[in-house]
Amino acid sequence: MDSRYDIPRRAAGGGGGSANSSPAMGAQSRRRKMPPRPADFKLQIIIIGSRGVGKTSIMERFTDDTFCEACKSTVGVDFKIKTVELRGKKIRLQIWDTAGQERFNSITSAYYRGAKGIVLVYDITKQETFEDLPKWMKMIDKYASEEAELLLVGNKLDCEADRIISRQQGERFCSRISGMRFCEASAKDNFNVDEIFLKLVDDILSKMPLEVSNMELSNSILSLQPEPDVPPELPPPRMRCC
Ligand SMILES: Nc1nc2c(ncn2[C@@H]2O[C@H](COP(=O)(O)OP(=O)(O)OP(=O)(O)O)[C@@H](O)[C@H]2O)c(=O)[nH]1
Repeated sequence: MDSRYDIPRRAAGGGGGSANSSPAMGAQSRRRKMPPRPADFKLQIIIIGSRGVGKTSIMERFTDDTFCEACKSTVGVDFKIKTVELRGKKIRLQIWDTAGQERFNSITSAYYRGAKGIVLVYDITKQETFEDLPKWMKMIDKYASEEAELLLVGNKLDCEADRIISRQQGERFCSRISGMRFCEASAKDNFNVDEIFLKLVDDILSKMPLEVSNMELSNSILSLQPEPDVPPELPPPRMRCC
């Protein structure tokens, strides 16, 4: 884990003594009963890209730290919630994972509008997923807010031996789109996955009229927290097919 991330740990029990007899432990158990601080912001992020590029895998790596070798294709849309802390602000991310198959475009396009951040993914080992990028850009132009932050991700970096799309090709495509960022990642190896979301959120925050907007990311502490089971605001059924 990158040193910029500060994962809150349970307080160490050390020093012996019973929980009842220690004033310090008493304070800790009182703290545990306090309700969690509500989020300062709620942001929606959507993940798009062609079939099989690893959209679901990127989302699940980020939200649950899991990876599925034989995932089923997403039907329509799916979502996960995760709360992150960035620059002292608590941000509740609603992450929408969309189906890559074209036949679902009429469903998935409805989710572009509310997204403050868009992650467009291709597979570095599959030429066609890179060639599809202009098609996805047209979807963004048509359905997304002009204010949405864009991030292009070349996924499956662990498959370097099978690479077809060079990093330079990805960077070149990205440089033609105003404001779009680029990175390569591996959901399988958990490489650059947290960075995708945190950098996107940071870019979104930096455009908000907040006191946080003037702070430097490099000087901030980023922390990730597992999200408790809170029902999301827009709950579509999770549907998967073979
Ligand atoms: N080697 C490798 N395989 C990956 C990676 N990410 C995803 N995969 C695999 O690629 C396949 C497709 O992954 P998904 O996450 O389902 O892809 P998707 O983009 O959500 O696919 P659709 O739902 O069909 O649009 C699965 O077999 C994953 O295990 C990665 O970083 N490296």
